[in-house]
Amino acid sequence: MSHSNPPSPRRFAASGPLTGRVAVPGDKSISHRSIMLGALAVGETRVTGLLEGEDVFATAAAMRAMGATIERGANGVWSIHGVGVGSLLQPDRALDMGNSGTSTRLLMGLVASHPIRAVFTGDASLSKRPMGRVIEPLSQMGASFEASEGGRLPLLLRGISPAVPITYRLPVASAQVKSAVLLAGLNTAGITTVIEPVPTRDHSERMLRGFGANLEVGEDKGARVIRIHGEADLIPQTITVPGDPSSAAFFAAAALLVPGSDLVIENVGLNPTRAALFDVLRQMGGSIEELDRREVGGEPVADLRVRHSALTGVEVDPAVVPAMVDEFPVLFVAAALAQGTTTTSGLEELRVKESDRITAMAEALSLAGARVEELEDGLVIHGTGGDPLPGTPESASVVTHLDHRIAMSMAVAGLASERGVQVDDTGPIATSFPTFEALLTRAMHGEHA
Ligand SMILES: O=C(O)C1=C[C@@H](OP(=O)(O)O)[C@@H](O)[C@H](O)C1
Ligand SMILES: C=C(OP(=O)(O)O)C(=O)O
Repeated sequence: MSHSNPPSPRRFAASGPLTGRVAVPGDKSISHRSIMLGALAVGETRVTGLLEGEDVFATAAAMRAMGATIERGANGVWSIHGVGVGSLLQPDRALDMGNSGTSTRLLMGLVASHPIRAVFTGDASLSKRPMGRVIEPLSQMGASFEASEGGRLPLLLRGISPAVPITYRLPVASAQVKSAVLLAGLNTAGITTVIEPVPTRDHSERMLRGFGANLEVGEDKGARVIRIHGEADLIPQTITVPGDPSSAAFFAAAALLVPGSDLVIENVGLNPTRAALFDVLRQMGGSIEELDRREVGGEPVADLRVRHSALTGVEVDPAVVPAMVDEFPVLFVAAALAQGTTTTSGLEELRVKESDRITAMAEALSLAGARVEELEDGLVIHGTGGDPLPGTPESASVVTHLDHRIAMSMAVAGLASERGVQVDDTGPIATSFPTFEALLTRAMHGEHA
């Protein structure tokens, strides 16, 4: 995994318009959940379009260690044979979660309501991230934890069966915390309820239902109320994973920023709990056209035709943050080339991702010559009005802090710069988008997917 490899530095530089067609890999959130739920369903689940990235492989390795059989067919279709809800096996070694917060938090939910113990470890980035947010509700359900200082990895989790069904109101807008509690509820007799004051991505709800779980979504005083009836069997599924909007985001931004670009990004998932970036970019004046809107695997999907556009700064409504939480780094890049000022707020959660994405992007963009002010909960960016950024100086590189989204965002900045942008390590890109650099080369040559 990237954390054990030597760094791979690279200079990303302008090289003409992005044209033709690219197809981004499968959605990371849906890929994790396909493996986890498939590993709990007795019988064969087949998954087409699975994201073959390091984060998803960490989930697959952990589910194998707990008894599932997970194989890639020669045709690229993944086959999963699950053990059944309640039948996860005791893993005989630590579960290495690599760089992946989603794997860690969702799997903690699964283990919590099984009578097994598991040690969770991760790379330097993941070991800094807060796990108290899942330890708290899972402890209420009866699981116990020995965590490193501040509720961090490495940690030992002792699951319990039967676990206690709880009603839990999310204190932070987090799909990972919501999903951890719902997954723990899957093997808990009775009804486990999650109250979500601010809606977050709803893939767990959609997919649990798709696998036959008894799950209801209601509303109470403006909050979403999700109730899962535990101890039900899951039914194996055939799943097609749509393309990841969080990966498409880099190509959309690049095509908007690089003069002459006219690029089609195929098969982009547009679940409304995920797709706010494209709305914000349109609000800024970006030409992003949806072609052939359709449904793939129960999710809305379209091909996006993106053309170079003059962008104008906006004040981003903090209400949209959960629906584009991973897309702010690349939005900051777009804002750095817009006309006027872009203001963002309500971004506290960005400080506890793979890196502190507010500070990391403020430093990276400043190094590339952008005008950025850092606030506690966001950035204020004064754009160039469409002129390229100067780029990073000869002797300095952007520090990615083991964060794939910082690396890819600053790669995009490099395409829209005079001198190019030197990125200290492209290795982390493989966690979510291993084909990023190859697709970029393809788009720069105007090839077709
Ligand atoms: O549930 C998921 O698949 C994810 C939820 C989000 O994290 P939070 O729940 O911490 O906001 C997001 O940042 C992450 O990339 C994937
Ligand atoms: C935050 C992210 O992922 P995770 O929490 O799974 O590490 C991300 O992919 O941007």
